[in-house]
Amino acid sequence: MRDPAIGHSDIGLIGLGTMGAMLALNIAEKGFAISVYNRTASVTDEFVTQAGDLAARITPTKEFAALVGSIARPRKIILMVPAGPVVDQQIAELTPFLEDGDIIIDAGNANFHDTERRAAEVPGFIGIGVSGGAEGARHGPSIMGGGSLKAWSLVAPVLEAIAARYDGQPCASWMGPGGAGHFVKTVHNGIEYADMQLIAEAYGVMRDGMGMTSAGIAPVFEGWNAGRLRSYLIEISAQIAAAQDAESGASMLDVILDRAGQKGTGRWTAIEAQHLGAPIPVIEAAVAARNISAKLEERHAGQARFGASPKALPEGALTLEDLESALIAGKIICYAQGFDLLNAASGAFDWGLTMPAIAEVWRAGCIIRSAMLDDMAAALREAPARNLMQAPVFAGLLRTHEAGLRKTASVAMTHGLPVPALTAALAYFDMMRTARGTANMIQAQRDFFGEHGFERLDRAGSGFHGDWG
Ligand SMILES: NC(=O)C1=CN([C@@H]2O[C@H](COP(=O)(O)OP(=O)(O)OC[C@H]3O[C@@H](n4cnc5c(N)ncnc54)[C@H](OP(=O)(O)O)[C@@H]3O)[C@@H](O)[C@H]2O)C=CC1
Ligand SMILES: O=C(CO)[C@H](O)[C@H](O)COP(=O)(O)O
Repeated sequence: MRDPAIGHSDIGLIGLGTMGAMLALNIAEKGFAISVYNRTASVTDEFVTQAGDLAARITPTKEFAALVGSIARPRKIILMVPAGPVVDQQIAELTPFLEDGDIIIDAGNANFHDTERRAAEVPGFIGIGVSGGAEGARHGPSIMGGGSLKAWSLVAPVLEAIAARYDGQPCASWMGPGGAGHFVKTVHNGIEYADMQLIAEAYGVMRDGMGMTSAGIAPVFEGWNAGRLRSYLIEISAQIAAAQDAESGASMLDVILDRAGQKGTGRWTAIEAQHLGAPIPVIEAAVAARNISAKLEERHAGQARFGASPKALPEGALTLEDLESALIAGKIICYAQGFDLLNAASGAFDWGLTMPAIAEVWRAGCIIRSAMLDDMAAALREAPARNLMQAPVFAGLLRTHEAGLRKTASVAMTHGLPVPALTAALAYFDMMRTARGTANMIQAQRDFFGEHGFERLDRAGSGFHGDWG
C-alpha cells in the first residue's frame, strides 16, 4: 500500500458498493494505481483486505482530503453512488479539495437532465453510463461516455482499458456532450426492461399456457441462446430457470415473489420518449408491466372478483418455434423503437449521437449484449436514421418471424395470457406498415369539438375545417 499523502494514483473512486468495488478491482487489475473512498470506512478496509495481490495498487483513504491528495494531477475521480441528491452532495463535499483541470466522473445511472445541469455548474464534471452489473464492472463493462470531449479523452485510457472488448475493440466510447452518455445508458436500460419483459412473457406462456416446469423451460432458453436470440439475457434466463432454491429444494423461480423492482431508468426512458414524441410502445409496455406487477394486493383482489383467466392452451395451439419467432420479431421491433428515440434525442439536443457507435458499444459487456447488435451496428452504419425494421436483414427476419409473433400474441390473448410487450410490438409493426391509418378520424374529432383543423388528401395546405353542422 502506498502513502496516501503523495499524489501518485492514476485515478480515484468514491463508493465501494456493488459496482464501485468491482470497477476499482478491474482498474487495479489493468495496472492502474487507484485511490478509493467509501462513506462507511469499514467497507474500505474490508475491500482492501479482500483485494488480494491487487491491494498493492490500491490506496484506501478515509477522508476526501486524503483521497484527493493521493491522486496525481489532474485528478480523475469516479463517483459510483446512488443517482440523485447523493451525487450532488458528494460533488459539493469534494470540490473544495479540487483544482482547475481535475475531473469528476459520475458513473452511476444518473438522469441525464441532472448530468446536463452538473456539467454546466461544475467545471470538469462528466457523466458516463456503465453497464454490465457486478460481473461486467469486474471483468469488462460497456461504457457510454458523455460530457466534455477533452475531459473524456483524459479518462479514456483507463476506461478503455477496463471495458469489455468486441473483436479487440473496447466497448467504451464518447457518445456526445452534456448528458448524452447518461441518456444513451438510460435508453439502454429502457431496452433492457423491454428485453426482460419479452422474455418474461415467453416464460409465462410456457409456464401457464403450456404447463411447463422451470426445469423444462431451462433447455428451451438454452436452445434459443444457440440461435438468433443469442444474448446475455436469454443465457441467464436459462440458468435462472434451471436454478434451485437451496432452502426448499424448489425451483428458484417458483419461490420468488412476482413483484418487479425498478430504480427509474425505464421510467425515464418512457418519459423522455413522450417529451420527444418518439413512439416506444414496447418499452412503455415493459415499464407498465413492472408497475402492474407491483399491484400485488389489487391483482389478488382481481383474481378473487373475476376469477383467474383460463391460461392453459389447447394441445398444439402454439409451438415453441412460434414463441421463439415472437421473441425474435419483438426484439427487433423494440430495438427499432430504442434507436428511433436516440435519433430523436440527438436531433432535439444537438448531440450528434452516432447510431452505429451506440450499437457497437452495446455488443459486449452490457446487459443487453446480443448477437443481433452486430447486425444492428452494420445496418446503422448503412443508414443511421432509418428505422431498423427497414434494414434488409431485419426486414427479412420480420417477414420470416411475423407469423410467429402474430400467432403467439393472438393465441395468448385469446387464452388470457398477458403479453403486453409482444402485443405492443405487433401493433407497432402493423401501424408502421399501414399507409392509410385511422388518424383521419382523430383529426375529424379534433376539428369537430375544437376547430383544430386538418390536412386533406386531395390538396396541399393545412387548417381545413369540416362542415360538421
Ligand atoms: N448494480 C448494478 O447492476 C448497476 C448499478 N449502476 C448504478 O451504479 C450506482 C451505484 O450502484 P450500486 O453499486 O449497485 O449501489 P450499492 O448500493 O451497492 O452501493 C452504493 C454506494 O454508494 C454509497 N452511498 C450510498 N449512499 C450514500 C450517501 N448518502 N453518501 C455517500 N455515499 C453513499 C454506499 O456507501 P456505504 O457503504 O456507506 O453505504 C456504497 O458505496 C447507481 O447509480 C446505480 O444505479 C449502474 C449499472 C449497474
Ligand atoms: O443499470 C443497470 C443495468 O444496466 C442496473 O442493474 C439497474 O439497477 C437496472 O435497473 P432496475 O433496477 O430499474 O431494474
